[in-house]
Amino acid sequence: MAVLLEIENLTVDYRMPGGWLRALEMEHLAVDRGQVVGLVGESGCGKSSAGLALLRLLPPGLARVGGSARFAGVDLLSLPEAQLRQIRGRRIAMVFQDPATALNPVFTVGEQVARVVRVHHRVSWREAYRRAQEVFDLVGLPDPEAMLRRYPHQLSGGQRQRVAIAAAVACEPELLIADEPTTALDVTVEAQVLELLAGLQQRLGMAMILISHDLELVGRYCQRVAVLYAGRVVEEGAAGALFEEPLHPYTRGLLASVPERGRPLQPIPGTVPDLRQPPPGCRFASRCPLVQAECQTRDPRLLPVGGRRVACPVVVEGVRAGA
Ligand SMILES: Nc1ncnc2c1ncn2[C@@H]1O[C@H](COP(=O)(O)OP(=O)(O)OP(=O)(O)O)[C@@H](O)[C@H]1O
Repeated sequence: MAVLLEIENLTVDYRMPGGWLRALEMEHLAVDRGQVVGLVGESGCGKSSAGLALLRLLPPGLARVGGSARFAGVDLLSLPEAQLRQIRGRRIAMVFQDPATALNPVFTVGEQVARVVRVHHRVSWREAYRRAQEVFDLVGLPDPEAMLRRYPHQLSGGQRQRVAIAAAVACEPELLIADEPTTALDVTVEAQVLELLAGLQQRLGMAMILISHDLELVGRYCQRVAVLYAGRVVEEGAAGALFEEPLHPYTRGLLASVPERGRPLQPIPGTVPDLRQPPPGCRFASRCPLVQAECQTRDPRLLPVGGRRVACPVVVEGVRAGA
């Protein structure tokens, strides 16, 4: 399948008193056309930073982004702002965690979606409203025509997220970045919104990066998964194989900590290292059941093994020796 997005050495640093904090260091990640890729990890591991960096939505004075992210052949990170604006919202769109903050309270939702359409297409307001109504219907909002005239506060949380999704898909993007799209919603609405996203993804043939801390959810909707730990990808590969036989000790720990029926939760002992002072070797070393002396000093790179990439030489050597 054709590669749509290829990230290489993506770094995100935030300005802190006395220096910069490196929140993300993503060696490599590729997304094929029409593919759903999950970015998964605990809170603070850099998932949102990755999504925001791709669309250059981080404030320039407070955040610094490095590396490259080639989208359909052009590097999003070095593209002039005017050209990036042609891509952002039209060819790549993003859905955020909290629909309440994504929508402007003083405009009707119809106007907000119509405005998105008009930014990218030379159409009349009438035509843009017609498109807004069409996408409201597509995202399953009741009475789309009347919905156009509503304000965000007149909608439920789930309806607001549907409006945000409508705005994101109005221009039929090739890539949708969904950053914890259901975290702010109740569980019953969560399932509906995810089904909606999955349905739209298939119907529109768009690729999707689904950012989530919820492994179960990522396993259900994604074809590939990248597991992040303390700002780095520790394992990346096809979702089925990765969930069936996780290789990196962190992925194993994460999966073991997901409670199954009748099995108690097994938390991973220890805590994530402080990114202001990351340890010199592997960032998972202090919590790792397989730790060896070299792990404390050797910074692990992602190594290919069995169709996957894993940032743990101990595991990789073991798998290769057993193969
Ligand atoms: N504006 C900022 N200034 C300084 N540090 C920041 C800033 N934004 C994020 N960070 C730090 O960068 C790291 C990664 O944050 P990020 O929000 O990308 O993680 P996340 O995995 O998306 O977390 P969550 O699931 O809680 O949103 C965290 O350690 C966070 O404290």
